[in-house]
Amino acid sequence: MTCTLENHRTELVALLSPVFASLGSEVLPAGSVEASNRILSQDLYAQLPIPAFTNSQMDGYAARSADLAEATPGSPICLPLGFTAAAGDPQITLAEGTVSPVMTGAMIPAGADTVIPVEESVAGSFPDLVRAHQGEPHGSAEFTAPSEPGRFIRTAGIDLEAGALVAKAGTRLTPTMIAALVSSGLREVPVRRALKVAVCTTGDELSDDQRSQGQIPDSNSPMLTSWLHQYQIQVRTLQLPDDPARFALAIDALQEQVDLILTVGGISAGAYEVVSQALSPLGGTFHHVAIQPGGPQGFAQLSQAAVLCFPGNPVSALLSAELFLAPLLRQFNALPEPAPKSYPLAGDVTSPEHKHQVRRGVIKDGAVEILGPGSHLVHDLARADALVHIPIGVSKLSAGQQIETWSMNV
Ligand SMILES: Nc1nc2c(c(=O)[nH]1)N[C@H]1C(S)=C(S)[C@@H](COP(=O)(O)OP(=O)(O)OC[C@H]3O[C@@H](n4cnc5c(N)ncnc54)[C@H](O)[C@@H]3O)O[C@H]1N2
Ligand code: MOO
Repeated sequence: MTCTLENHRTELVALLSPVFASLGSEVLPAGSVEASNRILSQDLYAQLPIPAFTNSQMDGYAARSADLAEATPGSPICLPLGFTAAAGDPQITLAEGTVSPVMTGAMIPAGADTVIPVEESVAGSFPDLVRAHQGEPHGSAEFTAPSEPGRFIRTAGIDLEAGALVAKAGTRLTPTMIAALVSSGLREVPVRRALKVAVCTTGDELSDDQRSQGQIPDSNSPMLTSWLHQYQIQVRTLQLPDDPARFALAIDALQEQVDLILTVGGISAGAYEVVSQALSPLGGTFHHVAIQPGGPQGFAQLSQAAVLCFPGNPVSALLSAELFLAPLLRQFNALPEPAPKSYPLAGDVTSPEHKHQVRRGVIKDGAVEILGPGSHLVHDLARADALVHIPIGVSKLSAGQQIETWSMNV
């Protein structure tokens, strides 16, 4: 039975939505690499304000603005130095009639309400300084202008108050969001559990012994593993021979360990179609989707895991992932749908009228050059920049015609 791209997508949404919905959550250290790009499973509230305390925006002098109100170039004001406040020091107190050298990020001394950058002092740079408990402060600094209250002072909580919402459930932990969570005092983050996927490549031709006759390297397994890693998926791989009984046993064992089994190859019209032969008796659906490449497709719902079956040709396997899995993974990972860019076609292109064709293209000199349609052209796939969709009903596109292109997501 032939089905359309849209029908097959609908079937896979029905298959995979419950898988995503039942993942549950886990807790990770907020600053860990593992937390990167994961999805929050709960609303999170700040334990600390941001900034955590009122601090200096500049290396300079913390002062009382009233002490410098009369300063002018013709009549500078000279004040003795108090203790120095460095970043990391506990708060000091500004003694009456003094200024305290203060470094960027240091706590504003109690009693100070303004900061004068060191460059604005008459000397322009700091003399020898003394931090609290390091001796008696000495020296002075001279100023030729007033400094208004609040100047170069970063108030505690101005960015986010303690107790305020930092991020809602469903937020993706981007590098910047991780910084906000950590700054707000959160050390651990509850995130949706990562999807566990087993990639099972099939075929007696797959071998590491690349010089043996009839044998080829298994390129689908590393390609799909790398592709799945973009979405923070935990991947394990398995290479299975064309033996339906062994395949069925392996799948049965795997379904207890992963959420989704992704098989590649073994689903078209040959005599040794291990995947369809093993999964059809278990209720698997195998049909031809009106797309090219990627026509043969299948899926099955086993008792403990869903199975998604992609065709074996490398371009077909990758485009199956892009067409059927990527939209669901983007939705799960709170990622935006990619927007197309329009380019003129560099040459004429033909397409089978009754299929939705997905062609690979290279953007060159402001136009898109369409590469060959073969689903075995794995090097062309690697050098392609763009995907071009040619819908059912269109059999020819002409050179110069504007066409939408989607950036390759790999
Ligand atoms: N009589 C028909 N023959 C074929 C049809 C058809 O409708 N009628 N469909 C063709 C299309 S379209 C595709 S796509 C392929 C899909 O076949 P399978 O999914 O059964 O995949 P295989 O036969 O196992 O492999 C196809 C091709 O890809 C190579 N391959 C497989 N796995 C890997 C891997 N892990 N790494 C690299 N290359 C791999 C394999 O050696 C074959 O060359 O069927 C067409 N035939
Ligand atoms: O449609 Mo197959 O996926 O061309 O090679």
